Order: sequence, then structure tokens, then C-alpha cells
Amino acid sequence: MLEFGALWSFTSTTMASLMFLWPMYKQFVPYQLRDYLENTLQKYLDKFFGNDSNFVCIRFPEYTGEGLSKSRAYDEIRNYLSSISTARAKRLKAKESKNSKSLVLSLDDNEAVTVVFQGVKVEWSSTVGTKENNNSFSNEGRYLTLSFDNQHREMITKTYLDHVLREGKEIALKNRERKLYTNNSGSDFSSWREGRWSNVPFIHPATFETLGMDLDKKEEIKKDLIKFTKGKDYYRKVAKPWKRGYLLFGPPGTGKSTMISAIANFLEYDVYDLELTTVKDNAELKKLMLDTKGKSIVVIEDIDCSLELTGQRKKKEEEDEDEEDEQKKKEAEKLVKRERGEKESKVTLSGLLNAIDGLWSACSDEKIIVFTTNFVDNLDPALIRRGRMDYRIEMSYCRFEAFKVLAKNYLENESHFLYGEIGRLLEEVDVSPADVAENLMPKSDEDDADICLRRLVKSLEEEKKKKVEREARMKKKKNGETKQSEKTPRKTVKKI
Ligand SMILES: Nc1ncnc2c1ncn2[C@@H]1O[C@H](COP(=O)(O)OP(=O)(O)OP(=O)(O)O)[C@@H](O)[C@H]1O
Ligand SMILES: [Mg+2]
Repeated sequence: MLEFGALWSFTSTTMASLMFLWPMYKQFVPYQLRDYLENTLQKYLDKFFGNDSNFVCIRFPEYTGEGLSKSRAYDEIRNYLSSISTARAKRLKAKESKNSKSLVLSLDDNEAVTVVFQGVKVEWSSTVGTKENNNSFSNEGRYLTLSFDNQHREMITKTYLDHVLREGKEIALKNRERKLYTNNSGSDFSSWREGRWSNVPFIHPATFETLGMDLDKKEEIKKDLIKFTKGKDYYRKVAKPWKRGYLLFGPPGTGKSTMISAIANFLEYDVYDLELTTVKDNAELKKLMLDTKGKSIVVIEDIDCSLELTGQRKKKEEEDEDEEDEQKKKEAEKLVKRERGEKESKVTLSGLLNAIDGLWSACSDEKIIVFTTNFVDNLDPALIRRGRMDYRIEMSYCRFEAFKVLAKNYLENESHFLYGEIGRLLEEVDVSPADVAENLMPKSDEDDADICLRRLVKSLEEEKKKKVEREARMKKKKNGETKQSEKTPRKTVKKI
């Protein structure tokens, strides 16, 4: 009886002390030390109760080998764990993303999180090595440990780890800061230092939602893009490199460049803006192409005037201009270039075709090649044949559907009594979305939707008037020519 009393008093005193000490322990003992103590206690308890024999641990250090190279597996696992930890871990670590736009949360040091995969429970823990070896030269610095029951060894080491690395890679791709690359000219001082491409963060805000164009066409393009991104196995099956060519053509200001940005944002791809005129020769072009990564769009804008492949770009209104003047202008431009010491590009059509379509193209996966032009008829058929340019998109003048998107973008307006008149005028005159956008953009704080829409109506009416005058002039000219040809006798062709 006495013994029971003593035991009872010992237990209750211990319990009371623990209840009193526990909050102080939680508050004053640093969590690293607490973790260490708790882990050690857990190990002894496991040993005592014979629980530890079935557990397997795999350690993934942050640095590999002797040197300073960072382990890719470690980074991929951290990415994989970041979303799981955000939802479940008690202690998280916050870091600014590379573009400082958001916070990236990850598992804090000396914290653990459990995951259930295909019904099997595993535990991931993040540990920082001891102070003596916790420096960047040590491969014992930070590490992640995966623990699981031995009976699932086969599944975890094969299926689960594959899954973790794949997921981690995908998350990294999604979170990466997208880039806009431009090719350095061969004579640039910076080129040997920076490589063939230099880059800036890609932050163009255009999306398919803000792009003014026919809605059905827009949906068709989106579907085609999605099909392409999911086509890895299909392309392998039909033995074709995983790439797709898009030809965007249409008058100036109809949204060809905007469409490229919308595609890049839609697919979360990088953009390589290739300036052909600064590429020295075909070999250089091939190297540039080989230097591009997958999940990217390689763009050659204004292909009709990029090289001496097809002739110079002309504006529609200038079409009537004297050809001799055009030739003189071209030669003057060339002279200025030569004086500046710029070497003229020696890239040829066949060089370009080889670079976009030759053996190299199988070197990196998931790539879209986009050509833009104002004059599709000027292009060499070899350049735009099917298989090379798989999808042709005509960007056309602004019609009512495109106008509605622009009005929503610029005025946050979905209906107005002037819409009917604007719709009618847009069917009668050819104006680019860029012109419409310019009229819709408020010029001062007083400019409300009403003022902007009236300005647009006025400008469309002026366009209509100009069109009528132009047509009358042309009719007159045609009539004059017919009369003249009736007067002058036909020249006879001399036979030699
Ligand atoms: N379809 C469109 N939808 C929305 N905005 C457009 C559209 N087309 C043009 N814009 C507006 O006009 C501006 C010029 O368009 P963009 O540069 O895309 O035309 P482009 O067809 O590439 O012209 P260019 O042939 O001269 O290169 C853009 O910044 C955008 O604001
Ligand atoms: Mg453009």
C-alpha cells in the first residue's frame, strides 16, 4: 500500500513538473536543439521497442562529390516538396522568387513532412549538418532524407523516386523566370562573354484573352498549341522532331508580334528573337539554333526583309512608289551599313532551311518556330511549304469581334450605343487593330469611354471618305488608260 502511495506521488509529481516545464521547454529551447533531443529520444524508444529495424533512409545532400557542384536531384526534390510542405508542414522557410514577384515557400531546416504515395506512407525531413562541417565546401551541409518501410523498398526506389524527380522538374519549369533572348552579333564585344544569346526577363502582358481577333480562329489556335505540347509520344511515333512551324502573316499592326507573346504566355515558353541580318553565315546560324533550349519559340520577324531572300518590305500605301527610288534607298542603306563596318549577312535560303529543318532540329525537344511577314506572296515557296510551316495564321484588319475585345481591354466597356455604327464602319473600311487601339486609348484623365468611341467613329468615317476618294481616283486612272490604249496603235513585235 505504501509502495503504491510512493509510486503515485512520484508519478503525479513528475507529471506536474512536465506540465509546468513543457511550455518553458517549447519557448526557451531553440528548435534545432529540440529537434535533436526529440530525434535522439525517438531513436532510443524505437530501439527499445524494436521498431527501427524496418525503416530505410535515403539521404540526398545539397552538394555532390567533393566540389561545389549543386545536386540537381536535391533541387528537384525541394521543388517537389515545396507545394506539399506549404499544405502540411508546421515550419516553412520563405524565400523571394528570382524576379522578386512572389515568395517561394519550402520545408524549413530540421522539419519533416509525411507523404502518402500509392497508399504507402513515407517521410521527408530536411536537415542541416553540424557546425564543423556546415560550410559550402562540405558535402554534409544540408540534406534531405527520405524514410520508408523496408517492405516498400522496390516501389519507393523505382516508381516513387522517378515520380518525385519528374514532378520536381516540371515545377521548376513552371516557376522559372521566362526569358526573351536575342542573338548577339558576331562582332559584338560582349558576344564571347555572354555567349551567342543574351537575355532579359520576358514580361510581355499579351494573352489570348486580350488579343483582338476572330473568336473561332483564336480557339482553333489554342487547341493546336495544346495538341502540340501534348504530342511528345505522337511525334516519336511518327518519327518527327517535336517541333511545329507557324507562319503569321498580315498587314502591319494586325497583331502578329502580339500573337507571339500571347502564345509564349499561354504555353509558358521562352522566346528567341532571331535577328537574321546580324548572323554572319550559315554555320553561325546553325550554332545559334543548336544553342536554343526546348519549351521555346524561335521567332524570325519580317522574314520577307530579313535577308536578300525575297526582297524588301514595303508598306501598302507605298506600293505605288517608283521602283527606282526603292532601289536607290536600298543601296544607300547598304552603303551606310558598310561604312559602319558591319559585315553583311551571308545566310542563304538553303542555310536557313537547313537550320530550321535539318538534322539539328532533333537536338532539342518541344520547339515552335514562327515566321512573320507582311507579304506572304513574296516568300519563297520552299520556306513556307507544309511540314516546314505547319500552320498559317492570317492576322487581318479589325472587324467587330476584334473591336469588342479591344474595347474591353482599353475601356472596360462591353456595350455602348455607338457599337452598332462602329460595327458597320469596320465592315466597310480596312483599319488595323493597332489603329483602333490607338483611338480607344484615353489621351487624358477627362477621356471617358464615350469620348474615345466618338473619336474612333470620326476616324473610321475619315478612313471611309479616303477610301471613296481613292477608289474614284483609281477608276478615273483606269478609264484614262483604256482611252489611251484605244488611241495608240499596238506595237508589233519584231521577229528576229
Ligand atoms: N489583334 C490585336 N489585338 C490586340 N492588340 C493589337 C492587335 N493588333 C495590334 N494590336 C496593338 O497594336 C500594337 C502593334 O501590334 P503588333 O506589333 O503586334 O503588330 P504587327 O502585326 O506585329 O505589326 P508589324 O507588321 O508592323 O510588325 C500592339 O502593341 C497592340 O497593342
Ligand atoms: Mg510585328
